[in-house]
Amino acid sequence: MQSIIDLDRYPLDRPGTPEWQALVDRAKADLARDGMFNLPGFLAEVARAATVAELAPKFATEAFTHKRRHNIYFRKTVEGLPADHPALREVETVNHTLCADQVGGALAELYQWPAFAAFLAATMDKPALYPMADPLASHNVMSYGAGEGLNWHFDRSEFTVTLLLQAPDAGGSFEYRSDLRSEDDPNYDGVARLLNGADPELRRLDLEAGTLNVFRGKNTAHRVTPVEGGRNRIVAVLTYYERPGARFTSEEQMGFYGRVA
Ligand SMILES: O=C(O)CCC(=O)C(=O)O
Ligand SMILES: [Fe+2]
Repeated sequence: MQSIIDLDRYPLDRPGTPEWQALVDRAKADLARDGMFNLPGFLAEVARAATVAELAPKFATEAFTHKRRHNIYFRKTVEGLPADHPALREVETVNHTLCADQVGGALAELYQWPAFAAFLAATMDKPALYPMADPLASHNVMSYGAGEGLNWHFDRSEFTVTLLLQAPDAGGSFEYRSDLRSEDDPNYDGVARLLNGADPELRRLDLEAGTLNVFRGKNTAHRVTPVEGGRNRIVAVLTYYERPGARFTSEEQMGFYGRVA
């Protein structure tokens, strides 16, 4: 793992040691304050560059172009909401996605490394986290070219873990609105306000390549703004759940990846 992660700076291989605990405590404090934490330089530079190079031909030939109009829920209908409710306003997403069964290499190794899941679980005060059993959704790599972005949505999982593999020249910012809804309150009016561009609590983050970002995506609305310039924004998304065996439905697989597996 030393060749994949900067273990000197981020001692994930030494659980329970004071330096490991200090890192967990810092991540927890950031999560409590900001709904996210960032570990810059997490991915070793050699592994980062090699991963981008390995994936380039796959993006050129076998990636799924995820292009669709959708609402923030990625669902056709929402029970109790009329089809013309402003919370269901549609937005457009375009990016290029490689699924778990196409990725391999350092990212697959990191995804399956038990010490990584154990570290993440500790930062979230959970007894354990497990990789998904979904051959497509468990980890993805997405590439966004000029004019492309991932529009407003809530995630399926409580937390989302991303690793930025390549930063764009400009644009491609991560914008988010923390705690826009809760388990008890869908806050449709607040969702409508955000979609109308009128939410003052919107925040923006521009990450450096190699940064690990963990955020509460289930109730935090977020998007990636359109990339500008010639260099693609490339990001790995690693998804864990509190129970083993998690899978997307066939309909979700079709919508996000254009195939079922
Ligand atoms: O590309 C990113 O930084 C965010 C990705 C994301 O929100 C997702 O995959 O659900
Ligand atoms: Fe997301």
